[in-house]
Amino acid sequence: MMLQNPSTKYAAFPPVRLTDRTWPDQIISKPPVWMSTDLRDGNQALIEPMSIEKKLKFFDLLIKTGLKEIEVGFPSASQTDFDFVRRLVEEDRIPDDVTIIVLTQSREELIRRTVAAAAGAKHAIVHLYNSVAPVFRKVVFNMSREEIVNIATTGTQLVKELLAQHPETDWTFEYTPESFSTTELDFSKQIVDAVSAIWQPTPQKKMIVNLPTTVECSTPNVYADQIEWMCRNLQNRESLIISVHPHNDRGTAVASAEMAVMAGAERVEGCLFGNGERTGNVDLVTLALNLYTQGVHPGLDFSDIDSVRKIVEECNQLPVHPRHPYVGDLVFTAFSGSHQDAIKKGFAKQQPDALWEIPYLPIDPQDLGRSYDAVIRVNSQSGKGGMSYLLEQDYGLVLPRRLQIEFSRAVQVVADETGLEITSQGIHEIFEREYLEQTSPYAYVSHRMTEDTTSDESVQIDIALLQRQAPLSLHGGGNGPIDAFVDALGLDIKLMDYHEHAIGHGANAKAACYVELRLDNGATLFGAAIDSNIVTASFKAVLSAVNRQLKQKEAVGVAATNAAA
Ligand SMILES: CC(=O)SCCNC(=O)CCNC(=O)[C@H](O)C(C)(C)COP(=O)(O)OP(=O)(O)OC[C@H]1O[C@@H](n2cnc3c(N)ncnc32)[C@H](O)[C@@H]1OP(=O)(O)O
Ligand SMILES: CC(C)C(=O)C(=O)O
Ligand SMILES: [Mg+2]
Repeated sequence: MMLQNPSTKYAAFPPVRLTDRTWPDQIISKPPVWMSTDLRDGNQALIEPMSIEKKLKFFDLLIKTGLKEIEVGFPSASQTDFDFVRRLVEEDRIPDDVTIIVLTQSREELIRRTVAAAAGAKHAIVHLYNSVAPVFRKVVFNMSREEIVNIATTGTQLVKELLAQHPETDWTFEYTPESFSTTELDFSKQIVDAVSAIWQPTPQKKMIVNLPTTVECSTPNVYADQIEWMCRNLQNRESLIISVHPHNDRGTAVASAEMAVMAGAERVEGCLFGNGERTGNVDLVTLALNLYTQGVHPGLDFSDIDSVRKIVEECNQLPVHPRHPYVGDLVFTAFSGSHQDAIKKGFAKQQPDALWEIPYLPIDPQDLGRSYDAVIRVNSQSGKGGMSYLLEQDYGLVLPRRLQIEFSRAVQVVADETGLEITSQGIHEIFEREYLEQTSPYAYVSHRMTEDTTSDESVQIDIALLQRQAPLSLHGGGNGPIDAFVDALGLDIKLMDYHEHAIGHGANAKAACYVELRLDNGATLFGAAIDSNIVTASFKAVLSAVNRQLKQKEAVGVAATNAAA
């Protein structure tokens, strides 16, 4: 049960007293070095860790995506992890420009096995860690600060000696004071300086100092302050690469990573789509594409993001959420009317070579290999913009604005009745039912027109219709075909508006015609029709409107009779 007063159980995380911080004014103008830990931190958090085959598949995907630093495992953890690293090395599967990373606790046997796993690779990083936060010192290790420093320095010394025995590999050393973000800054500095004093990095051969939010316990600005403080205070800073490794316990891993980069971090460790311990590691895809949408190429390629997702889901046996940034099934979809309206207007105004300016879409889905097919989907939350967008995209029907308003009511009725999404095909079927198939009581059969430019009624017309299946011949005249047709019908209606456009090209092109008629009761109503002949289409559209009006009258009549009864 939740406590009435949580302060009896939980304490707020203390802020860093860094009053002259500079990171808030920084802009990220180049990508950090990306390090994928999918095969290590991601793998150690799976219900079933990956088999060697899955790891190979994932590794190849990471290479294809453009990752240059890949943490391939914790070789001392299991035979699978050890064998996997050996296969990468012995089968020459690591491209020359890619560096593998192997993680180890600071314990002698584990370090020896780790170095043995990676030896022979062209470029490799041995990654040593030990936890340094007060809670770990007290609960897990029961050790003083000095003893904790000793774990790190002893391990570093051993790594140094072992690596010297394998000069065929270009080694780099990475040290992580695990749980950095919940550790006193002076102690983090003390232990990193002690490790660095043993390793002796130089500006030419730097050491990686990885500062994680092993468990995210504060707002990202506090983490950024911590990173800026470390960047300012560590000894021999120019010989260090500052790396960050955010987890997502508070849901702010992406912000933590971005602010940390603003604060001076040069390298980011994370996983694709945010897999990893508990709530996951920071999502490298989101970070990369956040940069991309600022006009900075991240150096990673997600041009076919769906196939990346497919492989990751298969290897991790975990689904990616439909709302996951940039990749979820629903992230480029608008159901709600005002969003659809804005997107539709955005697409209409977007110029091919101009800056991307489509409301509600921070990125062009096509850049990620996604189509515009699902950008607009219709349900009871939708408006006229969405349904008319789908009719236009999928059926080439460009409805005039007032018809959109009228038609959207018909769609809304169906959406409300069913409570379901209505597909593009479903919307078209409603349009057919509501307008194109309105052929009763009057159905068009044929017409014959003559023109006499010397007369006021320059167009004379004979029309053949079916009235409730019975043939009907009529004659009329007017100053244009529609005028003459309306005259022949002899009804109290007035043509208010008329739109037409072609559907398709060449010999198969058809004409779509929309007419708005003022009826004898003063109301207006649309009719619509499609025909290979533009004039015929307009006559059919008039009949569509007339038939709809008569049906509505009939319906009102039936309702009145029922009410009277
Ligand atoms: C934040 C992170 O993600 S860190 C990475 C975590 N990943 C993993 O643990 C996955 C792989 N790990 C494993 O398979 C196993 O833990 C192994 C094989 C490495 C080691 O297993 P075990 O020997 O059974 O030890 P275990 O993992 O339980 O470690 C506990 C012991 O190591 C000590 N220890 C833990 N971390 C470290 C470290 N980084 N450096 C030195 N000692 C450590 C603990 O104090 C404890 O010591 P104790 O037994 O004297 O109390
Ligand atoms: C071992 C380190 C890098 C880690 O995974 C963490 O602190 O979360
Ligand atoms: Mg981690």
